[in-house]
Amino acid sequence: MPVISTERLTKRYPRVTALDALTIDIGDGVTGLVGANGAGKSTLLKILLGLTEATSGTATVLGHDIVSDGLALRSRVGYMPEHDCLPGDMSATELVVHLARMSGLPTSAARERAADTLRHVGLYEERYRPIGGYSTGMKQRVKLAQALVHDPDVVFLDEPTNGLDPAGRDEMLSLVRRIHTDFGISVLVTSHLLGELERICDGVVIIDGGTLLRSSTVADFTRSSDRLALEVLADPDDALVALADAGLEVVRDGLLLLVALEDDETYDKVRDVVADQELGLVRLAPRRHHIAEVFDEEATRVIS
Ligand SMILES: Nc1ncnc2c1ncn2[C@@H]1O[C@H](COP(=O)(O)OP(=O)(O)OP(=O)(O)O)[C@@H](O)[C@H]1O
Repeated sequence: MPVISTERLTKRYPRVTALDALTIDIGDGVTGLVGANGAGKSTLLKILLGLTEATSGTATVLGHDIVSDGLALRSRVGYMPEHDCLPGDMSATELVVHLARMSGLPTSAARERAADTLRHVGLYEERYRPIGGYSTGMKQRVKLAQALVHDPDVVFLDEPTNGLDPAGRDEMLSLVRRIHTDFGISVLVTSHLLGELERICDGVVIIDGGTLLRSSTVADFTRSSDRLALEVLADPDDALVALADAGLEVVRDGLLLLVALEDDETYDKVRDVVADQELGLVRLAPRRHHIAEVFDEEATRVIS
């Protein structure tokens, strides 16, 4: 059973269609929901949580219908909203304990879970200080902790790396990955940066203007465009001709030659050409595309 399933989900505002007949299935693991600002990512999360109503279409989360079964659904989901929404005069501990109790945990269990969760997200002594004095990174961690405190089966994280510096981003991304690897919780995480999600996601869903552009595993995304990077002592242009004559698809990228990797035989073919033509092998290694490059190529194809 998919963790999230939508069927022609549509949301129209008076001036804009935020989601346009979106049909997707999202499975277990960490899934990235990617799209430019305004693509409809936050709107999708809010509809799935029952915070805003869809204009038409249906959806389920963990098998619960978003309209008729909203209470049961929300008890199993954690949500980290995008924008700053934390009370500045409360401490992280007070807030997370309060929200744990609102989720139905008895006081002592709520205290224990809040302490564990805040430690897990990397807030220690600071957790007793008012949130108003926290850095952006610390506030993001509080938002993450409150999404996890009731031990949900799935969490929705809306732009968790927003406003963080590169080191803060890396730490947050590692934390997001560990939500699944350490606790088995499914994660749907949004970002407008495709590149940052490939490191931590099992699957990626790309939306644009409220419609689905592509949905696949990260491995499929990159495998389809694997290349071998070849460096030789000979002139790269001469090597390019020799490789092309042998029936290989090859392009030059500076000093490197990028050979399309059809199957394992491609390695043998390249080796034979390099040896026969005495090109002088310096390096031969797979060069896996980043999903951002794959996406750029697809966008170029669509436009051209
Ligand atoms: N309450 C609202 N009233 C009117 N239009 C809205 C409302 N909420 C969102 N929109 C519009 O719907 C579209 C999708 O917005 P949404 O916030 O879902 O995008 P997003 O992909 O999450 O982008 P961002 O990262 O900037 O939040 C945008 O054009 C936005 O202006």
